[in-house]
Amino acid sequence: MTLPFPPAPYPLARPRRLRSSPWVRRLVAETTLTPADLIWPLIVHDGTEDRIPVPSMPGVDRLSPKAAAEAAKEALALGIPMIALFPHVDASIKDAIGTGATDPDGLIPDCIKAVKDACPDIGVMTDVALDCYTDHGHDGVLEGNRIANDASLERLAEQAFIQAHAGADVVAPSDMMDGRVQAIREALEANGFHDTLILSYAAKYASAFYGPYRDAVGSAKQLTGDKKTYQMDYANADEALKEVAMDIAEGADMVMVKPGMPYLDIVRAVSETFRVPTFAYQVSGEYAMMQASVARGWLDEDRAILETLHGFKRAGCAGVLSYFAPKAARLLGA
Ligand SMILES: NCc1[nH]cc(CCC(=O)O)c1CC(=O)O
Ligand SMILES: [Mg+2]
Repeated sequence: MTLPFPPAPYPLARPRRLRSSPWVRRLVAETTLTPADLIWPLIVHDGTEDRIPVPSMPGVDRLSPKAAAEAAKEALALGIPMIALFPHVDASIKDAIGTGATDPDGLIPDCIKAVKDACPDIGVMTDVALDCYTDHGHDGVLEGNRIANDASLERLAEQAFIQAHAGADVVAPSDMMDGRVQAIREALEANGFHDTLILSYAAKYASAFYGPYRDAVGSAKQLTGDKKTYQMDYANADEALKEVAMDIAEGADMVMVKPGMPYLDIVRAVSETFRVPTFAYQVSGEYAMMQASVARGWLDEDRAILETLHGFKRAGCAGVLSYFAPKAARLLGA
């Protein structure tokens, strides 16, 4: 920030005046956090149990479609506008091309329908990527040892179409193949889904912080190698702007930066440069890291949740995906 004039010197300026009581702090707060800023990611599964705890994400369970519908009702009551669905499917249905991702009667279509039946007024977002359905754990299809970009696009576009057809409001490609937003937009337009929103994981970095999620969706066991040939290098910031520009040009309505807390500089740059709704994902590893400290009594959970989520708003986010969403909404007085 460049100041239009130099600040008055002490004692003319005493910044503490504006902090001297709760009412004045509230009055001059530059940003706000409300339940409307939150997207709640739900891990869903195709097993028989309603809920199965995820060990590396204390407080997060894998949910049956029925339990996901209950969670959606809870979200609506808390003022959370949208949930995001992520699948854990049985290993027996995983194969090289992620056939399960395009099954119109698969887990995610089932969940979308269960949620929409129970709760028509909540936004439903779905993840477009093959990793939860492939026996190698990658987001695209392989040609030899390489993740084949263009062959993956067809699979991803079909997956997005299946999701939109089942009732998804927002499809969110998290795969980082080049050109996937365009491929998805074309497939949606060609099939009459003119109003389906695309929230692109435009600047998604290859990150250690996805570890607990890969446990949660059961892709950790599968994954061979790493995702560095498609997810971004954390050394790069300019490249994020190029990725975002391309995705907007290809038809993304909203963009995302992921992970969250270590990437607030990227959020700031993206939101300032493009002025489109920009989201960030406070991912599983960030959640796990905070919960581990809370469990040891090293962090005050409520304060840490609100402070970290508020940081995303300050950085320029329109909203945040967080596993803390329902807890945060309650803390915000919903
Ligand atoms: N396309 C997969 C996907 N979608 C969301 C997450 C991570 C979410 C989290 O860590 O909470 C990932 C992980 C990955 O790329 O391996
Ligand atoms: Mg891209």
